Amino acid sequence: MAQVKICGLREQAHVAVALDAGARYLGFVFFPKSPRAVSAVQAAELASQVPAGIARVGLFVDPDDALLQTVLNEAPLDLIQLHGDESPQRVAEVKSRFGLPVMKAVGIATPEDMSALTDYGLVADMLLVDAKPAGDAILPGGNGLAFDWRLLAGRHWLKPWMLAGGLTPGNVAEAVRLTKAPCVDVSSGVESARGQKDAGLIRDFIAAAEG
Ligand SMILES: O=C(O)c1ccccc1NCC(=O)[C@H](O)[C@H](O)COP(=O)(O)O
Repeated sequence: MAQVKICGLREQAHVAVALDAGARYLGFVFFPKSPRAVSAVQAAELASQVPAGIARVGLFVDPDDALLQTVLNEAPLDLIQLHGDESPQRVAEVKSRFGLPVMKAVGIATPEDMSALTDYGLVADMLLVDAKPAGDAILPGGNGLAFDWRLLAGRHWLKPWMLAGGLTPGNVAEAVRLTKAPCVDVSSGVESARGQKDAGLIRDFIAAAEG
């Protein structure tokens, strides 16, 4: 049984469905190139119906301090997700400057990518282990792309972590079984079209992840 983060929410109805179905983390994307992007004001509205104990996650890609401050002034966030090329030093800086826990996304494609999990595990509060995007990808995440989950089998984790990348209602149970992930993150796998969340798929995914 794994906890669930639903990422890329843009509509109140889908926030309500995710909460009702048992999601523990809700992700809001602050990356203008994304079809899932929301403004700080939109995120504040979406976050307003989220009860205590459910983490509101702000997803940023190589944000500068001004963007982080602008969003945080408007929208109450519980966790900052850094999904770009932020260095370990930048992760530490964001943590101390904004006083919020930071989850760093690490892209995995081959065994050579695994060392980054150790490097970022030393500074981040949480890791999001995602598929490394193709070289020509417009988005650094949210591409519905999976990686070889066997790379994670038997790994000893020093920090809390989530599994992401190409998860769907149909494969999430197998992914959790292989990796022992305590938490799973999904965006494309609960969409009927790119950027369009689907209530039925959200419910199916959470039910499958919870086993
Ligand atoms: O979702 C986006 O549009 C996005 C844009 C920029 C950086 C990351 C983005 N999404 C990350 C995620 O939604 C998930 O954390 C993860 O990558 C899994 O996505 P998916 O494979 O689509 O389930």
